[in-house]
Amino acid sequence: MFERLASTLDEIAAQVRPLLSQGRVASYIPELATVPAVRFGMAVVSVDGRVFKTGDADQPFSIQSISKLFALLLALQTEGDGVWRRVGREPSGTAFNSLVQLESEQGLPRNPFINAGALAITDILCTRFATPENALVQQLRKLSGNTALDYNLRVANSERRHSDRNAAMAHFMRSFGRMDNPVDRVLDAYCSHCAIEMSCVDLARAVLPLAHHGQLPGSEERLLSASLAKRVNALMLTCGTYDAAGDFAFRVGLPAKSGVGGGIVALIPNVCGLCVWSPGLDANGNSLAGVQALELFTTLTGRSIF
Ligand SMILES: NC(=O)CC[C@H](N)C(=O)O
Repeated sequence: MFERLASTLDEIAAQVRPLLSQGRVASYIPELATVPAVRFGMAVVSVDGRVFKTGDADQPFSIQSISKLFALLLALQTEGDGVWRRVGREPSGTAFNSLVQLESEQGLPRNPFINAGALAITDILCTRFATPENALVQQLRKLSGNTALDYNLRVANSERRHSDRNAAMAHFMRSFGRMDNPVDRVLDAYCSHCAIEMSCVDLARAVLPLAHHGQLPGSEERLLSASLAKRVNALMLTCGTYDAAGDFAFRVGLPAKSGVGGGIVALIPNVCGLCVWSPGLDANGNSLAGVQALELFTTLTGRSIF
């Protein structure tokens, strides 16, 4: 697969070009609406550290809900199986910011990759860390090797000023006794996590431990157990692209996590991490060209988890 990968990525970039103007850039967070839709980048990092990329693969973008994946990893590291007392492990079948299930399920979010679930995970991090925003940034600097990455304060403030829906979810969970910290504190941390900026290359590298049985490639260090890495991958497959997870598994066939900044991070166990970025979104809030690029990737390389 790697011999022809550079030209395969260029071919994918050329094929998705007509789609770049068709998606809609997220505008409910005003700062995100300023990003031009016609950007496209894709990167693949092999477990032995080789980097393949095309287009805007080195351009940092707002990781948004991709932060939910790394927040979960941090919570699992500190809290272990206690995490599953706070969030479920089932696909929601609803939009990422939906409130409807929370009432019938007594404030217990379906999974850690929808907003309600990420707020519960952020609550855990607020208990465990004095500054969870710094803890997550540090973790991502280490995993990506990019020691300069940070969250964008303008984006964080922009989302925080428009976080009524997330605030409603957090208050609702708190009313069921499922939020230990003040809602404002949890929202501050959550919005900062979403506003972290990374490139496709950074993210493809940061996800490598999940493709490597929980271990940081090229070192003896373990991020999480092999069993947990396998389980997080399963959650990415079933819940990582919200209400489109079934269609995504059908079309792409890889564990993945998307964000409304237009990024999608994915991996092939034992082989590589990969990431695609294009800000124009489809109706489910996933990158329109990004999903198509990943579908082309698994089709052209003949590699998926199936
Ligand atoms: N799907 C997403 O990327 C959503 C993240 C966004 N920060 C929100 O809370 O709405």
